[in-house]
Amino acid sequence: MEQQIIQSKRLKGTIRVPGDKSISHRAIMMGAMAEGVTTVDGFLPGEDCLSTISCFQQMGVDIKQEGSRVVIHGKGLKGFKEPAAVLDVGNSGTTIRLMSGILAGLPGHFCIQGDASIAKRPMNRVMKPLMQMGATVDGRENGSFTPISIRGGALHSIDFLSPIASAQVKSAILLAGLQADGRTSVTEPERSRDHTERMLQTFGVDIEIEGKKVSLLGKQRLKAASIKVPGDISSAAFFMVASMLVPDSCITIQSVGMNPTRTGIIDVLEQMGARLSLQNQRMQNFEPEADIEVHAAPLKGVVIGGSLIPRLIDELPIIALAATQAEGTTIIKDAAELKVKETNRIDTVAGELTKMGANIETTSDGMIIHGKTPLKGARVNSHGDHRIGMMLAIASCIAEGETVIENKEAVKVSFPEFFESLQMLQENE
Ligand SMILES: O=C(O)C1=C[C@@H](OP(=O)(O)O)[C@@H](O)[C@H](O)C1
Ligand SMILES: C=C(OP(=O)(O)O)C(=O)O
Repeated sequence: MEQQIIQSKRLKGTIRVPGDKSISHRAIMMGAMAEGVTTVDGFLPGEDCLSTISCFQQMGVDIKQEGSRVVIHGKGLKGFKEPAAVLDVGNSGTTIRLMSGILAGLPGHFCIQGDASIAKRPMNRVMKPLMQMGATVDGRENGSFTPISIRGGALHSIDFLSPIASAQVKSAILLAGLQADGRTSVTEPERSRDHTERMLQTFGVDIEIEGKKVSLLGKQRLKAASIKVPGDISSAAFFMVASMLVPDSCITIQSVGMNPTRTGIIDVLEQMGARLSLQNQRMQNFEPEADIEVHAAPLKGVVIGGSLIPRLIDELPIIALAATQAEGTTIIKDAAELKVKETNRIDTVAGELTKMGANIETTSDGMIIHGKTPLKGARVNSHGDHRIGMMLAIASCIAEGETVIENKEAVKVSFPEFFESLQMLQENE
């Protein structure tokens, strides 16, 4: 399906973005592992999180979802049954990688697959440590790619030194570690998002965090919890940048998650010269949140790399768009992980924005963006990647003329009402 978008005069208004995707996945998984009734409010009913629900339902967990409210009747790890069919994770890397950590310790045989994008994404980063812990795993290219099959087993703890800063790898090992004998630890080169650690605490698990090392003792039980999910800063990022780029704009995004392992986008936009302020800062279930007000402002180029990268990895496509409108050069480096997301996001960002007039060089671990370049309407494509689709929609708001976005339905993965929200801000002109 296609979406036509014309240049915006200005954006104005107050909106909410849907629940955080990372936190929504974890709430379902931990609610399923816990004993008792877990309630989740503010859940993201996007395709990825719905895939997580359906996989756990297939394993016998009673989960009722209506919009953004979910009720999970957890029976602990003993409540899981061997599924009669393949578990389908759709487009969701978080589902397959985190769920594998749980399956690694369960009795039975589990087959997992997803869509064409998942089939290209590396799974060995998770499967190798899970095999080291005692699970039997197989898959295409020696367990590196889907379809993956896991035969869970009695697990033993490991001290894992992760070569990459990845919350999916860290979380998979911690969820397996919960079922293992002894203390499991994961040490990362840089800290990745810590929603698993925070939510495990909400479910009553003792977890130790010392710098870049996280550890927990196995055989701890999870107790049901009431979870309130904040808005997703990765979804808010599209409107933050839109409001910065479209002249005369001013928007407020309410109740956005402000976990410091996710707020790299705010640091970078401020460095670029953004006019933004945080209001009503508060805590919900170990997770901070706030309202964000953003005004249009002139921007300048920056260098983005190092420990900042895991704190804004999913926002790099929309940051790249902001950089096309900044004076000077922006360098994005240390971001080779972009190549193994839903698409190779170095190639898709550069390829699609170049069609609109941007000047972007790709590098082995990022991009060099030369600003400021006027954008013009063009026929562009999300390539089935939600973040590319939404970034292109914001690019269309500042491009002269009309833009047509092919494969617009990709946005449903993380932000089903994205186009309606954008239209609402434009209608307030
Ligand atoms: O744990 C998570 O919820 C996620 C971790 C990140 O992936 P990596 O762990 O591969 O860095 C991120 O890109 C993804 O959107 C969600
Ligand atoms: C990379 C992403 O998600 P996942 O890894 O869960 O597919 C994303 O949402 O940008």
